[in-house]
Amino acid sequence: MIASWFVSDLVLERGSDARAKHIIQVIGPSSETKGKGFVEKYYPNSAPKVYGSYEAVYADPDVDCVYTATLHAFHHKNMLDTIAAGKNILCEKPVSINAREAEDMVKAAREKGFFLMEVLVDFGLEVETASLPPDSCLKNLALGAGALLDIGIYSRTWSDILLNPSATDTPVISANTIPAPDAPIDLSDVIVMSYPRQRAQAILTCTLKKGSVVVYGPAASSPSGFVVTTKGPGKVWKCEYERAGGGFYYEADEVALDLAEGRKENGVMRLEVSLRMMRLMDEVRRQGGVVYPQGKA
Ligand SMILES: NC(=O)C1=CN([C@@H]2O[C@H](COP(=O)(O)OP(=O)(O)OC[C@H]3O[C@@H](n4cnc5c(N)ncnc54)[C@H](OP(=O)(O)O)[C@@H]3O)[C@@H](O)[C@H]2O)C=CC1
Ligand SMILES: O=C1OC[C@@H](O)[C@H](O)[C@H]1O
Repeated sequence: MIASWFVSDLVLERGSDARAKHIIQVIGPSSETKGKGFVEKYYPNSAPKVYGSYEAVYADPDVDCVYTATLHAFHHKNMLDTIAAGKNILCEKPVSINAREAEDMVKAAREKGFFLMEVLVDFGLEVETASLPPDSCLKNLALGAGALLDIGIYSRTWSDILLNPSATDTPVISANTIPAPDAPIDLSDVIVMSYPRQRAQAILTCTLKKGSVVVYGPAASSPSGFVVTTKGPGKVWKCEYERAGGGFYYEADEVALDLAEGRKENGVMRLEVSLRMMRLMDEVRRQGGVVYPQGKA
């Protein structure tokens, strides 16, 4: 799903404010038929090379950077294979299932000198788990299902970047998890992240069932408006504006500029941020009692 939105955004006609031009050299899902169908639907009138395996993408000398949008249960293997093959990576959130996997990936990228960045662009989705089949990636534990990894990562990451920009403080976390009635996953989490030194706290919620927005629009990365509300009657400010696309080009721009300037990490979405988030989410799940198969070894 998300890969199609990413590609649609990259091929948008953009104005003079575009900071980079992106070329989709190859498309490489798990089968060539799937790849051809994808190009026909989302990248028509173009002729990228289409492969029928991830390995073929990694091996292509024309590829500078691999965008990976497999389910997060597969990111660990996919990233390690990509790095071993000598490619840079832009990876969909969450970077992995847990901090141990994220540490492996960051270690491999750093040791081999490749760029790795996790991407967070949020599109809302309301899910009723009862209506999903047991093998759905939003319900199946082995596929990394659960509210925290699916949607909770956004508010967690944004508030940590905002309240702890130098990433020097480890927040004190207290969390509460409501399990889904029909699957061993977290349906809803409420998390308080306290930064005692900063005297700041973020109170965050995530749920597969319902959510609330303050910034609104087609995507958090390209909001069409926002409402600012402060305490007291009548203290509401509303602002609306227009912008093309879903904002995916911002992540691609970052990668292109970083690569062009020889950086191995992005300055905002640092690998340390991805690692911190995986560790924080491990702790939240430890408190909430959700254990993925990858965490049992
Ligand atoms: N940034 C954002 O806003 C969003 C990010 N995401 C993240 O992106 C990732 C992909 O999400 P989404 O696009 O919804 O996922 P999809 O369900 O569309 O699956 C993506 C790809 O993962 C592979 N895959 C799916 N199911 C299986 C399976 N059972 N076994 C092996 N491979 C499988 C397939 O790859 P192939 O085609 O090669 O066979 C599939 O095309 C997730 O990690 C998710 O958290 C998701 C939505 C929004
Ligand atoms: O990352 C995501 O963002 C929005 C949700 O709708 C989606 O399920 C999730 O994977």
